[in-house]
Amino acid sequence: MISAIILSGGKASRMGGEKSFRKTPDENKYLIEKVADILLDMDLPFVTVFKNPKFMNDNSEEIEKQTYFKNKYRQPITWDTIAGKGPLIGIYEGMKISKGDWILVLPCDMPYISKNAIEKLISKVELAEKGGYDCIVPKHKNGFIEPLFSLYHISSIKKLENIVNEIKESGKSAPIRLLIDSLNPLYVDAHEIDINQKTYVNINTFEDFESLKKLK
Ligand SMILES: Nc1nc2c(ncn2[C@@H]2O[C@H](COP(=O)(O)OP(=O)(O)OP(=O)(O)O)[C@@H](O)[C@H]2O)c(=O)[nH]1
Repeated sequence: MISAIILSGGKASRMGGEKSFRKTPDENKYLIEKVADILLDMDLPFVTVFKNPKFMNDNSEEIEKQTYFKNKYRQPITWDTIAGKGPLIGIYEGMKISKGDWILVLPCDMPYISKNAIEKLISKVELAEKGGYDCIVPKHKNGFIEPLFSLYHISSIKKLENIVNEIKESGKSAPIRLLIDSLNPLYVDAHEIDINQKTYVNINTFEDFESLKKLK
C-alpha cells in the first residue's frame, strides 16, 4: 500500500513567508491544492505536514487556512514539532502517522506534478523491493536528485529518527541528502519518470509564481 505526505512548512523566505496558501494566477486555487488535487484524483491517502501555529505570533489566518484544507480534503494533517529546521522534520512527522509500506513524499511547491509521473515512480516499487532498496529517487543526467518527489519505505523512519534527534540536539537543520545517504536508494532516470520534465518545476520566488500562467 502506498500513501503520501505533502510538505507544507518551511520559511518560504523567497516568497514573503507564504507559499502553500497563495492563490495561483492560472487556476485561482491555493498552490498546495494543485498537489492535493492530484492525490485526490488518484485516490491516494495523504498526510499534510503544516507549519505549527504554536510557533507563530499571529496564527489566526494560518489556522483558518489549515482548517479549510482539512475540511476540504478530509485527510489527516499534522505539524512540525520544531520550526524552520527543514523538510526532514516534516517528513518525520508525516511518516509517524502515515499508513502504508511506501510513502510518497511531495512538496507543496511543485504544481505540475502529474498523475503519470507518480504512476511511473510507483511502478518502480517492485524493482526496489526485489533489490532491497529503501527509497526510490529520480536523478537527472547532471546528477541532481529529486528527494522531495520520491518514495521512501516506511522502515526509513528509523534512520530518519536518528537524524531528527541530531537536529533537535544541535538546533541545526540538516540537508535531505543526509537521509538519502543513510539509506539504500534506487535511483531512477528523472527523464523516464517525466519526459517533459514539468513535474520538477519548483516554485520558489514571486517570479516563478507569476510564471504559472505562462506554463499552463
Ligand atoms: N513541514 C515542513 N516542510 C518544509 C520545511 N522546510 C521546507 N519544507 C517544504 O519543503 C519544500 C521545499 O522547500 P524549500 O523551497 O526548500 O524551502 P522553503 O522554506 O519553502 O523556501 P525558502 O525559505 O525560500 O527556501 C516545500 O514544500 C516546503 O513546504 C519544514 O521545516 N517543515
